[in-house]
Amino acid sequence: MALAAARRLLLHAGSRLGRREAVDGARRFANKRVLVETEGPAVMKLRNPPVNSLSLECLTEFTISLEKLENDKSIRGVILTSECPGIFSAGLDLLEMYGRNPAHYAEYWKNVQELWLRLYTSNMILVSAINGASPAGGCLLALCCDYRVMADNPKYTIGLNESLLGIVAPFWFKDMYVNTIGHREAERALQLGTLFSPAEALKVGVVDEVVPEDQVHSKARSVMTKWLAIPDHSRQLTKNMMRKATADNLIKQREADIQNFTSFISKDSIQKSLHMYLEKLKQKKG
Ligand SMILES: CCCCCCCC/C=C/CC(=O)SCCNC(=O)CCNC(=O)[C@H](O)C(C)(C)COP(=O)(O)OP(=O)(O)OC[C@H]1O[C@@H](n2cnc3c(N)ncnc32)[C@H](O)[C@@H]1OP(=O)(O)O
Repeated sequence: MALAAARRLLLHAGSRLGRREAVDGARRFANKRVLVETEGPAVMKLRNPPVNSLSLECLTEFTISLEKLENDKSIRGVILTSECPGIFSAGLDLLEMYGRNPAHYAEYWKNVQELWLRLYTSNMILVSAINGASPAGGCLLALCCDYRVMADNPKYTIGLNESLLGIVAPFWFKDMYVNTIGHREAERALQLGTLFSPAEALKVGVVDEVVPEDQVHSKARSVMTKWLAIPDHSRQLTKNMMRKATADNLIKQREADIQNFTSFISKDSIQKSLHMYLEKLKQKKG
C-alpha cells in the first residue's frame, strides 16, 4: 500500500518534471508537449499537435520546463521554436475558454499569467525562431523574447488578432505590443486584429528579422551567439529595467485580472462569439 502510494508520487513527479535523458550524446529533457535540448544553445520546442495551442497541460509543461532551465545556471539563453510543421503556436486554446465553468476559466487564466510573467521577466536570453503561424497567444510568446526571427513564408502570419474573435486582448498583451511596435501601430493593429505577413511584421517591428525558411534555426543560433557575448549581469539588469514596470502592472492586479477574465469570458455574448469562431475554423476545412 505504502509502496503503491510512493510509486504514484514518483510517477506524478516524473510527469511534472519531465525526464532528463542522453540521446546521441545530446542532453535533453522532455515532457509530452515540450522538448528541450540543452546541448549548445538550449532549444525549447513546442510539440502539441496539431497547432501548438496552449492548453492547460501545455502551459503547465512549458512553465515547468522554463523553470528547470532557469534553475540550471549553465544555461544562459534559450531558442523558442515549434516542432509542428507550419505552426509556431495557434495561441491560447480556445477549448479552454469555451463551454467550461468559471472555476476552470480562473485556473486557466492563472496559468496563462504565470507563463507570461516567467517568460517576460526571464533572466535568460530568449530568441524565437518563428517557423509558422503565430496568432494571438502565439504572438505573445514571441513578443516575450528578446529577439524574433521569422521564416519568410507569406502563409505564416503573426499578430494579436483577438478582436477578430470578438474578444479583447488583455491590458498586459496590449502593454507588450505597445512596448514593441509603439502606441499608434499597436492601437491600429489591436482594433483591426491584424495578422501581419512576415514582410509586414518586419516593417512594423513585430519581428526583428525575416529569413528564408530553411535558415530560421541557424539565424536564431547566430543571434544567440551575439547576445551571449554580452556580460550577463549588465544585460540582465538592463532587461529588468526595460520590462519591470510592464510586469509589475500585472503583478499588482493579478487577482483582479483573473476575475475580469472569468466574468468576461463567461458572458453569453462572448461564448457565442467564440462558438462562431470555432465553427468558422471547422468550416474552413470544407
Ligand atoms: C477583460 C479581460 C478580457 C480577456 C479576454 C480574453 C483574452 C484571451 C486572449 C486570447 C488570446 C488567444 O490566443 S485566443 C486564440 C487565437 N488563435 C487563433 O485565432 C488561431 C486560430 N487558428 C487558426 O487560425 C488556424 O488553426 C491556424 C492558422 C493556426 C492553423 O491552420 P491549419 O489550417 O493548419 O489548421 P486548422 O485550422 O485546420 O486547425 C486544426 C485544428 O486545430 C484547432 N485549432 C486551431 N486553433 C486553435 C486554438 N487556438 N485553440 C484550440 N483549437 C484550435 C482547429 O479548430 C482544428 O480542430 P479540428 O481538427 O478539431 O477541426
